Amino acid sequence: MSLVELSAQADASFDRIPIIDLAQVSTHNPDIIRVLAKQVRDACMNVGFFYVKNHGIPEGTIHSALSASKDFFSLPLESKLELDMRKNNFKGYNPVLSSNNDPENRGDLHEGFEFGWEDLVAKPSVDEGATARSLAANVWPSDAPGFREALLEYYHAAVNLGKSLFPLFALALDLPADFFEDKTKNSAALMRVLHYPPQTGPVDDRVIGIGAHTDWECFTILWQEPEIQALQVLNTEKRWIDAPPIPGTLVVNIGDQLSRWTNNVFKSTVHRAINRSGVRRYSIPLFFGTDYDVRLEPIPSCVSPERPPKYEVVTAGDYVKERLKATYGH
Ligand SMILES: O=C(O)CCC(=O)C(=O)O
Ligand SMILES: [Fe+2]
Repeated sequence: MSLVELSAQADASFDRIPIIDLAQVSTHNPDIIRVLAKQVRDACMNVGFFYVKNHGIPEGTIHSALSASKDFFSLPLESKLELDMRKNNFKGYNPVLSSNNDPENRGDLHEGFEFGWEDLVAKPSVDEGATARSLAANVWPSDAPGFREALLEYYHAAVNLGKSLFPLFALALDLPADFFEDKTKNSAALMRVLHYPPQTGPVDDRVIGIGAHTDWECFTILWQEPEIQALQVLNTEKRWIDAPPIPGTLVVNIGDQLSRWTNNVFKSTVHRAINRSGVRRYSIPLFFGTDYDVRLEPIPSCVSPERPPKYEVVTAGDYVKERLKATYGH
């Protein structure tokens, strides 16, 4: 059956998010890879979200990134504001309520820190490649020792995981396994660490942790703090389905670049987070995009006379810049 036919039968009224085991993702056994790609295809067509287990990011790397993030967020507001991302082309710190992911809402109840590709050993100031890869060079706090190293270590581990997923996405779309290789040479991956203060008492529905939105890149790899339910995913029946943290897993979700590329065969599903746990919550998304000069033209197998292209063709970079301005520029 063609992808368009399969997609016409897709059912996104899911009430749970599938778990995919990546233990064998590097195998050369084509049968195993085919099974994995089929699981990825089903998840991307019907849900747009899946968990991955045996993902390869060491617990120690996660723990160091979390503890460095906690230290950073506990700095005084004035010192965090020295790195205000609105003054640095969207790299650095964003305070509570400075972003608004859902235009119907009044702001997101989280603070965050954002950065892009950077070599762990190179000095940021001389790494011109970093600017070419993304929007602006990274900025780092001077008063949070070990923060840059801990976050970059996690970043590179998550980018490696992301690179191992691209062949599965390609095979799931009946494309050669290396289809995305020449489109992801510069690792246009942006990472954020997020801190959601607890939201107690009466909740204004228009101010939540992160308002309903879709992600903008190809896919997101999300670590969420254990034992705190906050993330929810919207199904086609307009029901919010909980995506609780599951020990040993990460969440992967499709973003707009991949849904545009696949003419919506892969779903970029709306999600939000509300922290009503009574305690602080931290999460770490890594948004894996394609190189910014790549044009998001629909893949031919995702287009048919009955399913004409749904989106205007734009470059990946223009799309992300547009969405950054809309989210932080209010
Ligand atoms: O914190 C979370 O669980 C979700 C974060 C998210 O959706 C995002 O940053 O795009
Ligand atoms: Fe998101």
